[in-house]
Amino acid sequence: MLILYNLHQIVQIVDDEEMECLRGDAMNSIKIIECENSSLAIFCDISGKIGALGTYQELIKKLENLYIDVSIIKHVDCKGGSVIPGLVDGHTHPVFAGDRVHEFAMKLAGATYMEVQKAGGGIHFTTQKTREASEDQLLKDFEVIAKEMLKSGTTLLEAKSGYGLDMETEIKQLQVLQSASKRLPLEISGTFCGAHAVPKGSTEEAQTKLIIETILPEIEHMQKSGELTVVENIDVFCEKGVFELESSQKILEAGKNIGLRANFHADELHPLGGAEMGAKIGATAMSHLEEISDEGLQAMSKTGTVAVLLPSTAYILRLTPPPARKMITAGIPVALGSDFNPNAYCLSMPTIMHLACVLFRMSMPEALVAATLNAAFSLGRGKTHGAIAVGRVADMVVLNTKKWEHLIYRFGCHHMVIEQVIKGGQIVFSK
Ligand SMILES: N=CN[C@@H](CCC(=O)O)C(=O)O
Ligand SMILES: [Zn+2]
Repeated sequence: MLILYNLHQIVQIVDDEEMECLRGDAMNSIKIIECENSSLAIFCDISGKIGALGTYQELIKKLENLYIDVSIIKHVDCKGGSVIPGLVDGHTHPVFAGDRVHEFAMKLAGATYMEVQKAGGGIHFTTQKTREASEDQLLKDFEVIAKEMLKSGTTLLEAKSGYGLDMETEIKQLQVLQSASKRLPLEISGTFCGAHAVPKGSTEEAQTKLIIETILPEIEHMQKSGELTVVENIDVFCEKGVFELESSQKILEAGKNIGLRANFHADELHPLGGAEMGAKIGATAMSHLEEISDEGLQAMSKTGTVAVLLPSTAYILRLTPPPARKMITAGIPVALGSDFNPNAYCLSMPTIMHLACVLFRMSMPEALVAATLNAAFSLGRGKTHGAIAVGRVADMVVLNTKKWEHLIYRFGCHHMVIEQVIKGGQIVFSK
């Protein structure tokens, strides 16, 4: 049990357990409680959920009425700061070996993402390194990243495989996520992304067949036996010259048939019609969408599929920004992800929110909703995570500023602002 006290602002986002995402204008009217004498407090109960919030005095009365001995509860003095929900990163590729710093130089010199990949670099380079690495080494490397993510305020993470492309290495990556989710306080929603690229020496058809007939059945078997409970989503890099619409749809549907949520890369580099196809098959979420068509926008707004936008990638690859404003106006739930991977080496969701504001013209409240409640919704957790409300999981980030907006405003300086990170009612980072 834990009590946060001396809070100036509690940024709840929403104040109930029912609202699972915010759309349109509602993304700008987030619920914030403020108190001039900074006497606000939050109680995290024994099950790691938000038990109560309000002024400290109100809280104490409530707890005494429940015969809870307040003196034995750990108190955290927030010194007049603010608190926001734990950040949710809706899209990452965090399990890999090696780096691609040399490719950054090539891209700065003018090479495009697909040119690097066609020359054997990009995902192929990382796949080779990841195949060669041991599971232990991958786990050690991922733990370093995961700890940095927690320090940056991320408490729930979508994390993909996709640098194995063969059965052995894909399962190895998923097992790393499985072990990490047991060892670390970072909550992980794992994604099988065996269709991240067509492996060297194979074809789109052969890789599609391998995924549907061999790897997915193995994942299903390991899920049923309890060995791979971390896998919740299926992903495909649905892109011209990689996995076209037909194979992408087949793979996503096969994943859905074993209970995975379709959550995939769509319309990043070409307007392929991925958004239309995803809406048609009932995808939960689609990422990137820089090249989405107006028809795709309409289709997504009808089905309520989440658009997971990735500002660091658009920035690094100098892509046309996705039409975030049109998406919000059309009522599409917009979420954010860091897309942390060897091409876009940024894991800080505060930085991602800043980029979303400047590059995609989102407001600060919209960016925060996208990096909390709406990202949680894209991972099937819209009713339990992503907001500070009684009954929800107590995932929170304590800031040392009266106004929460400092976390976005101070570009690249989130470490100056974040004091504590709380996951399930436990302090998992303290400055
Ligand atoms: N576009 C496909 N996949 C990743 C990049 C992965 C990589 O380049 O290693 C993305 O979302 O940006
Ligand atoms: Zn990605």
